[in-house]
Amino acid sequence: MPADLNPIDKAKFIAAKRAVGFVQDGMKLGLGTGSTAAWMVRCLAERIREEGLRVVGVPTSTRTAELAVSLGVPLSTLDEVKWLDLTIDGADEFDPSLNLIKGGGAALLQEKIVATASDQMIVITDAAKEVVQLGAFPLPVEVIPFGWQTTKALVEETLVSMDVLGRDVTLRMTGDRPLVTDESNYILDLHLNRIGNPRQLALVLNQIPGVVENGLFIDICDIVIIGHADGRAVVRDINTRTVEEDRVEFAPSDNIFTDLD
Ligand SMILES: O=C[C@H](O)[C@H](O)[C@H](O)COP(=O)(O)O
Repeated sequence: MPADLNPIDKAKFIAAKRAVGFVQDGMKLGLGTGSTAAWMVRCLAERIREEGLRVVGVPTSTRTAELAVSLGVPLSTLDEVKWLDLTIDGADEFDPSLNLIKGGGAALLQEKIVATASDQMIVITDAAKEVVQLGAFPLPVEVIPFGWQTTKALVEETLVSMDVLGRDVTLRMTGDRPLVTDESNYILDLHLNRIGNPRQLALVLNQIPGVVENGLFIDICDIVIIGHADGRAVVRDINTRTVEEDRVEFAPSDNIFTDLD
């Protein structure tokens, strides 16, 4: 591992490396999006190069697709493979039940479809994303551009009626324009004072016309792997209710970091 990698990236890398250890020959994989998932794609590419591992990946964003292609990871579409063995993705927050907030990178819609169509979902993360209660991270909600201001008002009204609205609801921007997702939608970020019941909030939000999907992943994640900069990987499995810690020994090939140059 390069000495100059900062501690957060080292932790993400350790989690990603440990997660890729779960991948078996012949698997169909969901490939998540974000900086942590990018480490997973690099580690996966390394196993493909070095061990001849045969897998096919379904990417959850254009960004992930481009990275995977550049590193030689074979790709397919969800419509072609229909069902996946395993999805590995990052998250913005996770709670003790392994419920998640996702969408900080605006990829929540494809991520939720892909993770739901998988036998197993592993989330890779650093320790900073663990929370007792979800909601400090603004909750991303993907909405259709048509009438988005009306949708936003309805979302705010709903949050007030549930007594969970904190500061405000904001349209995610990139420069001076609304950010447009891979599915040509907008993202609203919900700044909440608390979430209370995440399952209920997820269901209620998706009932509002114009809302496509929200970033609450409830009962979707099976395993969270928390990476630490010193090489420890903590594997928390919600189904077996086990927590295991091991050390990731890693001797990276020279070219795992080429896309970072
Ligand atoms: O839309 C983006 C995703 O949900 C990401 O997986 C999430 O934001 C975590 O990203 P990162 O690993 O960069 O913190």
